[in-house]
Amino acid sequence: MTISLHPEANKEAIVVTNVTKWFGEGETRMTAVNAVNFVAHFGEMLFIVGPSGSGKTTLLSMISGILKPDQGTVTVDGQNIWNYSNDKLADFRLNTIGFVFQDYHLFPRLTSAENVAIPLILKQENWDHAIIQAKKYLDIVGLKGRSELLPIKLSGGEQQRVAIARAIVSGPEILIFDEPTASLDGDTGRLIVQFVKEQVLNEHRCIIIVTHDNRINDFADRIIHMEDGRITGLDKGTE
Ligand SMILES: Nc1ncnc2c1ncn2[C@@H]1O[C@H](COP(=O)(O)OP(=O)(O)OP(=O)(O)O)[C@@H](O)[C@H]1O
Repeated sequence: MTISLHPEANKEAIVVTNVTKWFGEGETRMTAVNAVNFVAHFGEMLFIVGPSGSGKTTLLSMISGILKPDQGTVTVDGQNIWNYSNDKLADFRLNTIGFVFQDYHLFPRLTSAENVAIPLILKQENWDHAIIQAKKYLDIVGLKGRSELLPIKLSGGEQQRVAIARAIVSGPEILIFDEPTASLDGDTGRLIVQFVKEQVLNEHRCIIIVTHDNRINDFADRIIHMEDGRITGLDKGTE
């Protein structure tokens, strides 16, 4: 029997070339990210690890269209995103990237369903349809029956799941997680990352996770090590 690969499998999702970012001027200038190069593929879960201050969040911000590099290029799905107009860049952040923040960034006065519906509302979808879709994604992340609750009524793991549902509801090709397990206990953290791997890699998205949490390293396909703004090593994941 011939097994055919998904057409997107192993295609280059993100190509980072010589990317550099400085902060400050003159004598106080420091290089947060220093001539970084790597490629991430569709169907891959790539971890970026390294000590505090090594440049991981700065690098994520440049990949996600939030912070412009001082040098180098970021190509996503074949397009140099830093050549985009401001409008196109805003469109890229809304449609192509799903970003999950360490502290979830949920809106405290909105219910779970309303939080998840936000990307769809921003894409001009009808409110009722957006809420129906949001509830579907809350079911997928295991939060059936929690859709009417405010974030304060949810545990940390549940809030993280709401943030994940919000990141995937509009079908972005690239998912970026900044320390997704930092506020979770070990078992919940592993369950969340396992869930993301199963649900999302099935659809051949590309996932980049920045983490200090070596309890989840076995989920990585590859692990990039950073130190002082540079890539210092690349491991194959162990799973
Ligand atoms: N807006 C900024 N202005 C000045 N310096 C900054 C700014 N953002 C980051 N830095 C500096 O750049 C370096 C890299 O920071 P960054 O947050 O990218 O590291 P990190 O590896 O993500 O750290 P952590 O694991 O603690 O989040 C640090 O020395 C930091 O102080």
